[in-house]
Amino acid sequence: MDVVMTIAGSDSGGGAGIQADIKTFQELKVFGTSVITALTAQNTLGVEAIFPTTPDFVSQQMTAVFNDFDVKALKTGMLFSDEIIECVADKIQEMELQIVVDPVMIAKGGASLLQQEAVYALKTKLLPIATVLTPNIPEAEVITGMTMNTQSDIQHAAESILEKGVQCVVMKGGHLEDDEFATDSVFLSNGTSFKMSSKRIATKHTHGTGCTFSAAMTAFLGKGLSLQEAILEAKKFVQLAIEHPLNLGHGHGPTNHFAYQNHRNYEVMISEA
Ligand SMILES: Nc1ncnc2c1ncn2[C@@H]1O[C@H](COP(=O)(O)OP(=O)(O)OP(=O)(O)O)[C@@H](O)[C@H]1O
Ligand SMILES: Cc1ncc(CO)c(N)n1
Repeated sequence: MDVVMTIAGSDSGGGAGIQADIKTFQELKVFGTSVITALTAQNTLGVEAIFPTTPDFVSQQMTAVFNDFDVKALKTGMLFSDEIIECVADKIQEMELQIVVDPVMIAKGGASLLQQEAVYALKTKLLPIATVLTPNIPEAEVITGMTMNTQSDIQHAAESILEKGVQCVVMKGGHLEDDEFATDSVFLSNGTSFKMSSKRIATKHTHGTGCTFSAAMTAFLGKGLSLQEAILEAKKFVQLAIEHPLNLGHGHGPTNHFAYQNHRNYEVMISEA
């Protein structure tokens, strides 16, 4: 059984963060381990409180898992502070691991999940060792300092991120104004690029879509899929999870992690970036 890890925040509402990651790992039949950076009191309506753990305790959790398991791939989600980012980066930089960095910054309701001063540590410590970075457009704008309106802006921002040492950038288009498709743009450091599109679902149940997408990518990398296969299969996983909602909660409800096993066949469209 392949072992993977998530380093992220807990979502008491169960739709995002550690909970979304573990549910995704379970559905994809990899063994999930977890390192918790912060607890959030959260539901589908928003984040009510944040209780961070300490960098030392994050480090202790990582040591405990690494001393016992052969972790093949890991993802990072909510990292909250620069001290936590530095301690995570120090610990994993010498390891042979596939690293998916989801640069979580702001929850859908507007709560900040990453302190502003931590962006520098994210760029200088974590990006150089990341296999894949999965920013949404607002996150990519914060990381690059660029404004992104057009596909050419997306390409320039991706190039500037690749220069920081990441092997692949997946620019998520969930926030773009396109009624028909949800299109993500993928750029690899070897020069390959493509767009992947799926039918945009008109729904308010999109809590944790980004977490679920990066967790699925991590699971597929852990199972040994190539980078491109893992990215495409993760897009399929999140599409099915959005397309078959559970209709839970009174706000932005969670996605359906069971959908991939129940309705496997979704064809992601690929085109030139
Ligand atoms: N309404 C939708 N229909 C289909 N796919 C969607 C929809 N919204 C987002 N996606 C897809 O879901 C994935 C996650 O993207 P999104 O932009 O929602 O991430 P995010 O903003 O980081 O999410 P989070 O709320 O977890 O922070 C991407 O592949 C995106 O294209
Ligand atoms: C703990 C946590 N991580 C990530 C997100 C982003 O979806 C969230 N809302 N909560």
